[in-house]
Amino acid sequence: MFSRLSPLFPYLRRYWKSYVLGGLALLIYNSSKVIIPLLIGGAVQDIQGGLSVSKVEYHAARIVGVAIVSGTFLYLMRQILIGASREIEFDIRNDMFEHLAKQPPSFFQRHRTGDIMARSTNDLNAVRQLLGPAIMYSANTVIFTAAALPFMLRISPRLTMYAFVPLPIASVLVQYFGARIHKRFERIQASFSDISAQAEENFSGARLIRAFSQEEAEIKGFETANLEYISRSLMLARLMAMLWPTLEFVLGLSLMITLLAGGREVLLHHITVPQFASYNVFMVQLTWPMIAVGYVVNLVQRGAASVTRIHEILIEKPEIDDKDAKPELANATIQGEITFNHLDFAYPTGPEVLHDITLTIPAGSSLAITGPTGSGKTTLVSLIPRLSEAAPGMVRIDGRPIREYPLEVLRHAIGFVPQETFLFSETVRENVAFGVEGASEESILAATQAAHIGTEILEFPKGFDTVVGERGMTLSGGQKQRTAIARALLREPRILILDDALASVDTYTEEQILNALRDKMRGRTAILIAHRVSTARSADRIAVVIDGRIAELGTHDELLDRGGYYADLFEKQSLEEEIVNT
Ligand SMILES: Nc1ncnc2c1ncn2[C@@H]1O[C@H](COP(=O)(O)OP(=O)(O)OP(=O)(O)O)[C@@H](O)[C@H]1O
Repeated sequence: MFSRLSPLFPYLRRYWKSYVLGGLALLIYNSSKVIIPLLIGGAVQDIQGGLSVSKVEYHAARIVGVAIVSGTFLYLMRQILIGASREIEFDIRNDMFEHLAKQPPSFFQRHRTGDIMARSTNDLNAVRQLLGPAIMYSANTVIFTAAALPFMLRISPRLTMYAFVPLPIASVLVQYFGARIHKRFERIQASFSDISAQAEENFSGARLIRAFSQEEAEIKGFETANLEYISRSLMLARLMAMLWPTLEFVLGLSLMITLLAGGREVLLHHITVPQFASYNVFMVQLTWPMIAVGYVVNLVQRGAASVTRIHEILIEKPEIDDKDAKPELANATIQGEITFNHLDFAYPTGPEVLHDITLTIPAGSSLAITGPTGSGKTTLVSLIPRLSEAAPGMVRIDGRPIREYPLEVLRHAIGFVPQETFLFSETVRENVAFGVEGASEESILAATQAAHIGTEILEFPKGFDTVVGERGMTLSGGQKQRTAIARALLREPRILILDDALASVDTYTEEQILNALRDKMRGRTAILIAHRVSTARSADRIAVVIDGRIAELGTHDELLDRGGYYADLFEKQSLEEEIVNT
């Protein structure tokens, strides 16, 4: 168990002062609490000698006084210890987010978003309860029992022996239930991850589900997953429902023994009535700390299950990191020459996708990449910003293996427009200025004009302040693509990569954008993946990728002369254009 909790130790170390301070408050709280039964015993003794209002007032005032001290330190104890657990929760949440933000795209293909969300909410909460209430209640139980026991033994060792007989049974029960709670809780959390993921995918894919009229099927599917979650939760609830009464029964047994055996001790004059009164108050005070043992076991088992689930995410090393980066390149200026050197590439989950690709794209030149769908075009360009990782030395920039550049430097030099455009639920301005701190209004406007979207944005009801995405206006596919191009251009990248980024715009707009790009990208390297010859022909050279190999490479005219895939594509698309125009 201890080793399972070890990922929490660094956090506990960080907040040791709070735990020491909280522990001090806990000590004072329990020390004052332990005085109350003694005061009650004293009061009973005093009153036995004759009852008077002043005596009652005196003893009541003493008990209330101690209760106030005990209450104050109870407040401080909770405030400090629960506060520390909240601070650690804050730190773990930040660490998780930072860790997730550094993971490559492949990580998010392996883990469903809903699962990650469940781990960052439900599991984190279980861990917090382990670090706060569980530590607090268990320390309370230990300290109070340790403080009360000497007094109880002094009153009557025999009575204490009888009263404590049922307690080992409680501990065995707690052990027994604890192991089962742990297993069931793990299964519940896994099931919760499932339904979170299912809900998340349903909301994201809402349009598709409506279009395919799959609402009923999805609702049924969700109901099944939800049913599974509830039935697992009910199994845990049944266990818990058995744990509490069983514990209470054992404690009740102990109280009953105290009354019976204590009464007998009084009758036999082994203990006095005031001592008997004190003893009973001790036993009543012990009830909650003893019950808390069951509660704590439950929290610890849940927390341990959740620590493991969170740790699984935290130990995933980002596959793509800066371990081969050369410090002298921390401020390097990238010129933009890209070389693929006998590049082979396979995704971890599949066969080889790219085979023996050797190609140099000189700095300041443009290359169009075309070829059948699924031939490896996106894969090839995603190796440049290291979204996927090629073997060492197979991809170079300015003659140096890309791994030698710190990721920050490399990616800063690249403007990337992926095939699937993603806009944040923010204003258009924030979307365009993403990743460029302090971008001026003029530069934002210029980038949007170059991407041929500026005028359209100005016509939106709130212009650049229009919120897009989930919380605002829905942009058309072409508008989204052009906003994404503006975002890439604003970075003034040394290398611009457009992955089929003009597919959703008409040929007229395409021409306008290409003209603007030619201007903006003078002296910079540009790679355009395109299925349309009208896009490809604007580049200095064109590469045709078929089945993961470069099948053709040359200028537009050279490839036409060659009479291969590109010439064929040109012929077909020219024919289509003619038909459309007639
Ligand atoms: N993350 C991934 N994991 C495993 N295989 C992948 C992954 N991404 C792509 N592939 C596979 O790699 C091959 C090349 O895909 P890629 O997306 O590079 O093709 P493409 O030429 O860009 O296609 P398109 O023109 O349709 O965009 C395909 O067989 C695809 O199934």
